[in-house]
Amino acid sequence: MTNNALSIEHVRKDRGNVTVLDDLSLTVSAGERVALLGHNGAGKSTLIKTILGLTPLTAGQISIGGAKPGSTSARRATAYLPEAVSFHPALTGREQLTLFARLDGQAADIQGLLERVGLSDAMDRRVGTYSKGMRQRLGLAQVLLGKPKVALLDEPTSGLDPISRQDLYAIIDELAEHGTAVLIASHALTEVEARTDRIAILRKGVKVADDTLESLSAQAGLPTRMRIRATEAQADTIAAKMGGARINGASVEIHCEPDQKMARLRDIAAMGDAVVDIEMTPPRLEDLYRHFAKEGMQ
Ligand SMILES: Nc1ncnc2c1ncn2[C@@H]1O[C@H](COP(=O)(O)OP(=O)(O)OP(=O)(O)O)[C@@H](O)[C@H]1O
Repeated sequence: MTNNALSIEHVRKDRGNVTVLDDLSLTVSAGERVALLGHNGAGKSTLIKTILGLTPLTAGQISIGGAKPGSTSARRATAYLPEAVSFHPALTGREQLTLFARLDGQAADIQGLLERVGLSDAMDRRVGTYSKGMRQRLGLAQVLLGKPKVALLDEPTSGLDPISRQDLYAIIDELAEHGTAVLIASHALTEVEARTDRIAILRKGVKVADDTLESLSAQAGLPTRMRIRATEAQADTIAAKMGGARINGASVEIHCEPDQKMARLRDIAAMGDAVVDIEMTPPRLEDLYRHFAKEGMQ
């Protein structure tokens, strides 16, 4: 038995004679936050639609806590927050959420939920007057309401200000802490780098990466950037010795392979007072994304 709330196995989706998802397998465990990355048209939304049972699979299977997409129990177990969520403009936030709770047959602390998503002051205003960020917050309250096993979030922070983004991720973290498996389709690499447990990358419908940031970094073998700040008189000597380039006055930049890092650090330490400071920048998700999404599997 596995602990996978969401299990996607060898899924294929053809549209006409184009294969939009190709032999795609992906799992998300209870409490895990997985980022789904990929270029425009890579197949992220299609994958979400197949999980929701909105579009049939050509081959393969998907299980949501053991249930098939589109079945009553899968629908109960799944919450979806689209990129641009829309509600009835004439209802207030409180009315809208109360309506969802009734449709769901649930008794819920509507006020508490709306306060949790930062809509305390706006819950009795009509949704038609809400900003995009406020609508996203209401959408998230709806997700929380269902206590889902699986939450599918499509570009949840697009168009939100930095504080709203942080708030939204704090709520996503809470969802995961309570055992929801969270799949976040996104182009916001810096955000998902910090706020997810695992990264899956699609390229033309094929999964080309699926691992923790740390492991992807090791697999890609991309260099770490080291910036050495030298004394003015020693900068050229250090640049020559380390095979680096001089930048910004007395700084020298080198790129070193993962297995060379410690050796290079020892070389730098041996230069004594000629080195004033050192800054190391490991490969970022942006570099890894470029590596995997462009190259694909070798
Ligand atoms: N209803 C449809 N009919 C035909 N082709 C479609 C349909 N929906 C999507 N596609 C095609 O399927 C492929 C995958 O699209 P999809 O929307 O899943 O990509 P995406 O990764 O979500 O892109 P984006 O980041 O732009 O949202 C694209 O080539 C797209 O043109």
